[in-house]
This record gives sequence, C-alpha cells and structure tokens, in this order.
Amino acid sequence: MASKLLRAVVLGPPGSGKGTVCDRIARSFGLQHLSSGQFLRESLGGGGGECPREAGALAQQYLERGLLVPDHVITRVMMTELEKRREQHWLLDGFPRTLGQAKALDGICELDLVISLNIPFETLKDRLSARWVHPASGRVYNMDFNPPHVQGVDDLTGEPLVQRQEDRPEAVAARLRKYKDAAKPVIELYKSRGILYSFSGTETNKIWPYVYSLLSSRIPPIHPEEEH
Ligand SMILES: Nc1nc2c(ncn2[C@@H]2O[C@H](COP(=O)(O)OP(=O)(O)O)[C@@H](O)[C@H]2O)c(=O)[nH]1
Ligand SMILES: Nc1ncnc2c1ncn2[C@@H]1O[C@H](COP(=O)(O)OP(=O)(O)O)[C@@H](O)[C@H]1O
Repeated sequence: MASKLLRAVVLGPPGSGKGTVCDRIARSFGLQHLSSGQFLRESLGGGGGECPREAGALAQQYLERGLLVPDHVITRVMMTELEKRREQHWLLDGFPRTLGQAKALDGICELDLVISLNIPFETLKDRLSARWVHPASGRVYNMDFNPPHVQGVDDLTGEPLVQRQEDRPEAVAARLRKYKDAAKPVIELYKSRGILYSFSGTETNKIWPYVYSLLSSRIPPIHPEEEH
C-alpha cells in the first residue's frame, strides 16, 4: 500500500526558527521544505517567477518593509508551487499566515500536523538583528548561533552576506505585532481541529528533540543520527 503523503506546516513569528527547524526536519525526514518567503523572493527576482510584473513590484514594497504581502499574491505563488509537488511529502514554512491563506490551503489538501513555535519577544528581536543571509540561496546565518566560517561571507559560494531591510531593529517591533494579529485566528483554527503542536523556549536546540520525536511518530527518519 502506498504510504500517505505527509502535509505539515510550521508556524511562528519572524525569527522564531521556522527556517532552521524546517531545514533540520527536511534533512532528517526527507520532506520538501517549502518556504513562502524564499518563493516570494525568487518570484520577484525575475527568472520565470510566478508574479505578474505589477503584482511583483507591489509585493517588493511589502517585503522591504517587512509587511505581509496581500493574500491573493502569496496564495497564487504557493498554490503554483504545491501543484508541482503533489506526489511528495512537504512541509510549509511561513504559509499560511492569515485566515484567508489557511482557507485557500484547505481547498487543496488536508493537513496532518501543524507545529507552532512560541519564542519570547526579546529573543526574536535579538535573533533578527543578528540574522544575515545569502540572498541567492536563502542560506541563513546568525552571528551568535550559526556564524559563517568567514565573517560576512557565504560558506559555499564565498559571496557576501546581507542583512535584510526588514530585519533592521526599527522594522522589527511593528512586524512582530502584525504577525501576531494575523496569526491568532490561524492558530485557533488548527487548535480546534486537534492538529496543532506548540513548542516554547528560547533555544532551537532544546526544542528540536521534541519536534524530532513528533515527526518520528508520523514518518520514518532517513537520518536518525541527526537527533541532537
Ligand atoms: N541565538 C540563537 N539563534 C537562533 C536559534 N535558532 C535560530 N537562530 C537564528 O535566528 C535567526 C532566525 O531564524 P530563522 O530560522 O531564520 O527563523 P524564521 O524567520 O522563523 O524562519 C537566524 O539567524 C537563525 O540562525 C537559537 O536557538 N539561538
Ligand atoms: N504567507 C505569507 N503571507 C504574506 N506575506 C508573506 C508570507 N510569507 C512570506 N511573506 C513575505 O515575505 C517576507 C519574508 O518572509 P520569510 O522569509 O518567511 O521571513 P520571516 O520568517 O523573517 O518573516 C515577509 O516579511 C513577508 O513580507
């Protein structure tokens, strides 16, 4: 019998470690890690993206200010990407972030589990201000937690790292507030369905073993040694 495809979502404010946790899950369990922020940046960067030009220019302004792009823009991008991966296990990072997006997702699949990361506000602020990224690949570094081998330079390509506009301290507080308002009904929805699993803490390394054990109950690990 063919095994059922796993449909999972990781929710959490910017800086909560969604990308970090999703990377580990993807490596340990062989799921596809699908980041809405990464798809959005790729689709805006030209090169056969999914956004029509006007929508792209508009979305770019939201992105730079750390604001959520309109539901119809991100939903269109995500539906296109999910359509290409109907036969694969996947894990969504950063989508859905509003009730409208959650309803659009309901239209195409039934989620198996939703992981919610609860990280204190002060920790989020510190992490975002220390986050540096390699724009072309989406690789993420943190000057304290996972610094690059050479300061300011991507480990694999040697290209320069940048700080995202929206990670600058002055943008962060407003961004976190907006996230919370939009996410509340999404969290309530998944809680009422009994598929929400919340993890709280200030360190990804401490949360990770619990996430690993939850995933292991649903899908066999491909790299068991990666349990820290
Ligand atoms: N100090 C510290 N930084 C972390 C931890 N977990 C993740 N980070 C860093 O915090 C930043 C935000 O993490 P990321 O996975 O990008 O979060 P996302 O915005 O939710 O996808 C990145 O620079 C990570 O490298 C942690 O436990 N401690
Ligand atoms: N589901 C979404 N709905 C609306 N905007 C989104 C969504 N996902 C990503 N974005 C946009 O892309 C930006 C970057 O997202 P992401 O890479 O997930 O970073 P972060 O985790 O720091 O918010 C967000 O600040 C927002 O402007």
